[in-house]
Amino acid sequence: MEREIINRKISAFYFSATGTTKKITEKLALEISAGAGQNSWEIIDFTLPEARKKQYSFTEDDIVVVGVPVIAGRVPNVLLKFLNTVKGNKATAVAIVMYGNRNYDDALKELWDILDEDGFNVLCGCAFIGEHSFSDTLAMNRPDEEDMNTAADFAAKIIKIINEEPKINAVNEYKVIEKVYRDYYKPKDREGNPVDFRKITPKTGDSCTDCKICAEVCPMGSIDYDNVSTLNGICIKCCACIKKCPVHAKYFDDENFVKHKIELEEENEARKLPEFFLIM
Ligand SMILES: Cc1cc2nc3c(=O)[nH]c(=O)nc-3n(C[C@H](O)[C@H](O)[C@H](O)COP(=O)(O)O)c2cc1C
Repeated sequence: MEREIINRKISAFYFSATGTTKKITEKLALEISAGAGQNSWEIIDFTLPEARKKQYSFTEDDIVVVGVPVIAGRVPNVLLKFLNTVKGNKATAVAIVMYGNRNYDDALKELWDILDEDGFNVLCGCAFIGEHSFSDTLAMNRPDEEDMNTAADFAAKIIKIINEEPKINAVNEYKVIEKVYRDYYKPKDREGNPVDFRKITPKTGDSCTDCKICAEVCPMGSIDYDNVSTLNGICIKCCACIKKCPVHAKYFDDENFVKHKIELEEENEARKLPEFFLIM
């Protein structure tokens, strides 16, 4: 019992442009540490570019709750290089993907495999639902109270597995690794042809007060600090600048983007529920 949960360091390790992944990842870390009788846990937020310049290395004594949002049904591809530099060193990982009530497709499988390759012992995987980045009505205000309660239930399950069945850490031995994922999900235009959103950039309206919040929250560091209406780098459509602008000055007006947002809202109204996976 030398690696009982009570002696282990717990971290929430996440990317979260609009804050939904942050909520669930932190909740799980908090509940796991509370359940283990600890009153401290660590936050490692790698949303901003500066945080992704560091190298993160864990140990066998760590329990790391790793959260990423789903982008086009996959782990955000802009994070792949960074995620591959993380050293798991047999730390226990809880893999969390956060999606906007459409589908997480192969994102959880992909995150599980990445963590596995990093040298983590992936204990379980969870898929949660957060308000869709593109919308303020799709999965509005999620994760909500019900989701937070589910996260607490999942944390209790995780504690039980770690405390009572330590051998479950060997779960990877039984996993068939097949690193084949469906292609990135592609929205369609009016004619049904796939559209590429990569070149679309947010506009800045007249209400902009030049408060710089958008430049400070852009996870790609792409919004020019001196002229916030211009971009110096790529836009991943995470919508942090849109959702965090206090005067709603940022917006997308691309016809296909707006059409896709409306379709997503119309086609995914039914509430999806969080899921928990022990072996994939
Ligand atoms: C470019 C982009 C693509 C997305 N693709 C999907 C998707 O394929 N399926 C889905 O359900 N949600 C998708 N979402 C929604 C996010 O996964 C969801 O809103 C998540 O809660 C955002 O996490 P965050 O608040 O931590 O940024 C996408 C969001 C963005 C920005």
